[in-house]
Amino acid sequence: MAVNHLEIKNVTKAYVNRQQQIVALDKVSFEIDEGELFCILGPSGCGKSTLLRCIAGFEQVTEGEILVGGRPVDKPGPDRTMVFQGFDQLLPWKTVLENVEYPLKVNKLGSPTERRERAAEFLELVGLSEFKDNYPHQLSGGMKQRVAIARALALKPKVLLMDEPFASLDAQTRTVLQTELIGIWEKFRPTIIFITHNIQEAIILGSKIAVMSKRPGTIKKIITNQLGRPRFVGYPGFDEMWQELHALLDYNRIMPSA
Ligand SMILES: Nc1ncnc2c1ncn2[C@@H]1O[C@H](COP(=O)(O)OP(=O)(O)OP(=O)(O)O)[C@@H](O)[C@H]1O
Repeated sequence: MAVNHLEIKNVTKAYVNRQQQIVALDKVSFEIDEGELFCILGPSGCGKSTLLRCIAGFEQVTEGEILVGGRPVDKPGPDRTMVFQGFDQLLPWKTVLENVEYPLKVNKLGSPTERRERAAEFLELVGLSEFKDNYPHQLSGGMKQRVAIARALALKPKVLLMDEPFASLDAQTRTVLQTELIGIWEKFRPTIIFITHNIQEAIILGSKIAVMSKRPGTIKKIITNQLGRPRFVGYPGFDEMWQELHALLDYNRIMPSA
């Protein structure tokens, strides 16, 4: 069994709110190979974030189980790190370098010198070495997301969980960060689960793309993306894949005005 292999087995997640039960995920089963860049597409409210939070261990599944490298997930751990959509995920009172260093310290990884060196190394990876002494409020949205990515990667997780991390960025910055993420993935081959609403983003990034149904979320189909890299809109086969994913998402029926 590969150490980064992820198994989602028959996972159901129901929330109970004021005696009303909301089934967010319904018997979801799939596997992700080590080193996959696995994108998940699905309509709003279908349970994508819930699935990611269950994998992160922030939520307990109602039924089924999640295994990372054969070990059941029952709580958060440094083997699964998360990058969120919002720009406010950094600690505002800590510098950029301290933000990347902080989870290493909390998880007691290495000596203070080793932690500082590792944080600096990952800041360099995302091109922010010269901003190491800045505070989050002095950074652009794209720079904040780069720090969040460096911070998540510095823990050298088995699985990097990314919940629409580029959704709040302008189109140009989003394209730049997509390219940087692919570069990091090609260099280190971490297992990444990347949630997006954006079909184009899923095709550009994903080595596999899973499409979820509307709530209660199930996996409708998993597509292996064999388009070459770098891939872009207009790349041979891009449009056909876009059409297939669009049809699977059934956006016309879910959101008539979209
Ligand atoms: N803590 C919670 N308590 C109760 N219901 C919740 C909770 N979190 C999510 N839900 C419900 O579970 C369902 C799935 O939510 P989730 O956030 O996972 O969807 P999503 O696919 O990530 O949505 P979006 O794409 O809009 O972010 C929704 O109906 C939501 O209202």
